[in-house]
Amino acid sequence: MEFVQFSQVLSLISMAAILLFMLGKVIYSCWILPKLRYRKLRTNGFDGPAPIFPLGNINDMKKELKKTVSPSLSISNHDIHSFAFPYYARWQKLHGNVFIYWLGTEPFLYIADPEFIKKMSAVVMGKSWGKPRVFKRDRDPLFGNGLVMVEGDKWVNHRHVINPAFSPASLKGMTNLMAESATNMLDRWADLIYSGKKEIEIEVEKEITSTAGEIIAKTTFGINYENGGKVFDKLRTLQIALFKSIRFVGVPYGNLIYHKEALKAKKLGKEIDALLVSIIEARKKMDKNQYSQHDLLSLLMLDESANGMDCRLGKTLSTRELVDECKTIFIGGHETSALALTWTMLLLALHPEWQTQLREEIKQVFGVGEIDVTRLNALRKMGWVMNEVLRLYSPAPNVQRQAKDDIQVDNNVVIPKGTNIWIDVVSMHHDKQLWGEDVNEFKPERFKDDVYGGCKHKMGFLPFGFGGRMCIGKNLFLMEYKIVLSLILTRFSFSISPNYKHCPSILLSLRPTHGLPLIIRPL
Ligand code: HEM
Repeated sequence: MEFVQFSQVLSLISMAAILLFMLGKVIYSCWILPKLRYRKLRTNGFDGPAPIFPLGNINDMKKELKKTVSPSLSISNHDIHSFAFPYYARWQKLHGNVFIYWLGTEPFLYIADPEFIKKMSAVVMGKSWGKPRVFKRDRDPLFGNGLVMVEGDKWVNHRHVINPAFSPASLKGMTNLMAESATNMLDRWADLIYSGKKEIEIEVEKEITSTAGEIIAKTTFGINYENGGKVFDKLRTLQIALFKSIRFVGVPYGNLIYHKEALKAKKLGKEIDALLVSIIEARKKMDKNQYSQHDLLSLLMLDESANGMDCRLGKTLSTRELVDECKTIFIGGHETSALALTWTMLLLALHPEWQTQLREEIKQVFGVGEIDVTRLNALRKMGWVMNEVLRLYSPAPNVQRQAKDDIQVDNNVVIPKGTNIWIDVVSMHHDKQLWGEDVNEFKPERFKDDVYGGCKHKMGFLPFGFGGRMCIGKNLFLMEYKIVLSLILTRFSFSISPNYKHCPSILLSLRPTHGLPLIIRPL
């Protein structure tokens, strides 16, 4: 009897010890560690809005959003920073272009200063950048350990294996797939305008997003849209569930608030992984001649000798790594490209004179025949339009990094190891000091003689990020953009629908909240 009581007391004591240990751990990581970091950041000269435990500045952000959420902007107002990111705009006024704010118990160094970015990137190489731990955890079902999130030597290795798949020679083989998908979309539009009707309203964002999804499904997995559609639909649902569940990013146990969405995201992530594994395994069993050599997956699965790659660093990717890279390329490649094309359609609808100019250029470059992909570079004006759209409505509105070691920026400024970094690209792209008084006007000609669009600082225009971690898919996007836009412009003209509400907002990327209805007319 006595022995039973003694063992019960012992187990109670050990349970209490475990609970105390866990509590201590929570207090250390959620309270003491952030306090220490805060002090360190302040002693390094960084200021910012005072955080309140455990939400940091999340409530301030919500309040600021509520204040400014008028239903929409005037249609020709491209001054979107204070509309989509009112909290940053307010803090900038109070604390300048570099300050600290807090998502939960995680400090973020906010930067909208190109000179500061230049100094930082001069001392940190691609491989030495980290990615914010909170995002790695929360966005795991979406990206896993794919290129966007992977760090250090592993990042070098993955980038090394993936780079050749994005070379001009590899991309050239994908152009027919792009033209085919875009033509399917335009045939659908033509069918909708049945005889007698001169014009029709089309929800262009939806159309372009699904076409970009089809293009990336074909170029990534080499599969038709019906099969790729399963992965695509699940990834999209996953993205929405994830966005809800990460509203309390950085707040200790914040995902419990939206636990249903977090669980749903996890489940979807697993289903997508299983689908991709089956696609990869089926591909492995195929005779190499059976499948197209032109999709990214086949290029990533080639062994290194066949790929003509330098083997010093690397190895081929495992199935797990291939799954994560497929998801990463799919998400990174489809959404941003679709949004860039969508915002382009909006701006061209507002500026029919640019539709005319681009149509003339397309005719000059290709004549009346088919698009010659070797001549895409000759579409110079289209390139200016593209840059101007990426400047005004950057689909990737921010770049996120983490300091893996102390970063000495100036003699007396150090970014302490572990600090998350949030670069506000939209703010820099809309900064009068960098671009001049006409910063919020659509003026593609500013890129006529200058790839930086006349920006006073070369790091002030960063639609694809910077340094070694710059977007790997830039060339694929340039090709897709010019092919799809040329095909649209040669068949249709378009103007704004009275049903359009101008309300750019953020759901991981910068998107038109209520879609983009346009009035489409055949030429
Ligand atoms: C309008 C089109 C696009 C925009 C605006 C865009 C923007 C960006 C940005 C800002 C980054 C972060 C760079 C940094 O940290 O400095 C990035 C990285 C990346 N993007 Fe894109 N992107 C676009 C298209 C694409 C496409 C078409 C693909 C793939 C098919 C792609 C795949 C990736 C990947 C894998 C990374 C991670 C690179 C690394 O960390 O090494 N992106 N992109």
